[in-house]
Amino acid sequence: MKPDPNFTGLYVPLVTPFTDDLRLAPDALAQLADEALLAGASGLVALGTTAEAATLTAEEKQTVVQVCSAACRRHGAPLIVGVGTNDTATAIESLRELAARGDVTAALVPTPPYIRPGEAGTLAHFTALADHGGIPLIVYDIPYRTGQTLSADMLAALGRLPEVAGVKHATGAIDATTVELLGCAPHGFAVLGGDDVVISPLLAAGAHGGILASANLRTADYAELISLWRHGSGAPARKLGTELARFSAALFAEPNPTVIKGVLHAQGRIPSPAVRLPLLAASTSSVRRAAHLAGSRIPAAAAH
Ligand SMILES: O=C(O)C1=N[C@H](C(=O)O)C[C@H](O)C1
Repeated sequence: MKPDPNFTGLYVPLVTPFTDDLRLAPDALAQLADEALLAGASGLVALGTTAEAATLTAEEKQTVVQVCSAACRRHGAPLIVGVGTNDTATAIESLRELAARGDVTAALVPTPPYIRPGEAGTLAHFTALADHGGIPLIVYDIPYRTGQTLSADMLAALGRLPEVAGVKHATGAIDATTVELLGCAPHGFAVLGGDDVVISPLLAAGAHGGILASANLRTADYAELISLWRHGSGAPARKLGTELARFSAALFAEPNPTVIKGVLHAQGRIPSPAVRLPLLAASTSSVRRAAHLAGSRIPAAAAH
């Protein structure tokens, strides 16, 4: 039998800070990692969607994992690393490399994007990763990015695989599948919310925590929201949840993580709001609006 879910609380999928000329800014990343863990995050996620992982070179990915791992070690926190590929053999190779490092707690793995292998193919994919990857897995269920939906029965089947420690639930809805998933989650299987705007109702329904890009900002508030729901404090949780839903909506007004990077830059926490193509930097108006809700004042010159 699996232990109780190891993954509860807030996991922050960190942005990857760049310089204006789009070079990696590892010092800024180290600072963000420390700040997130000091502000109450349970752990970090490196190389998530929010990290623009698809645009990073192999060497840059190594540096990002190294920096996040060092921060997690300093704070005694778990590190989750994103592994996104639609080729099972390549995914196994990447997982084995992560496992060999010895400092990564789990891998966050989406259902194979673009291929749409069907549920049976998806189960076969994760069975192979569980058998040969050598590291705990968190299934990333995000059909609007991958094209593959998963039923509650399939999620339960995935959850019964010995290496599968949880799911990041980001289906864009809290629906019958969600209710079934939360009601029948296999023992030791964590359900972590990944749709920032609806994290509060998902926690109310019993989710164990969240992997939330929005928590690159107002980290302590998102950690508090999770803690309030997990301790049954419904009234203050609902109030904070409503406020944070408005904030997350402002952060997701343009493709993630463009607005988040704009606000972090406006706050002086990263050297540039720059993102790599095909993303384009967020508009001034979106950054201003989100920065206002983040509680930061932006000098006119900083938002562009
Ligand atoms: O990188 C992540 O992890 C997340 N990415 C999602 C997305 O960009 O779709 C949003 C979620 O908050 C976490």
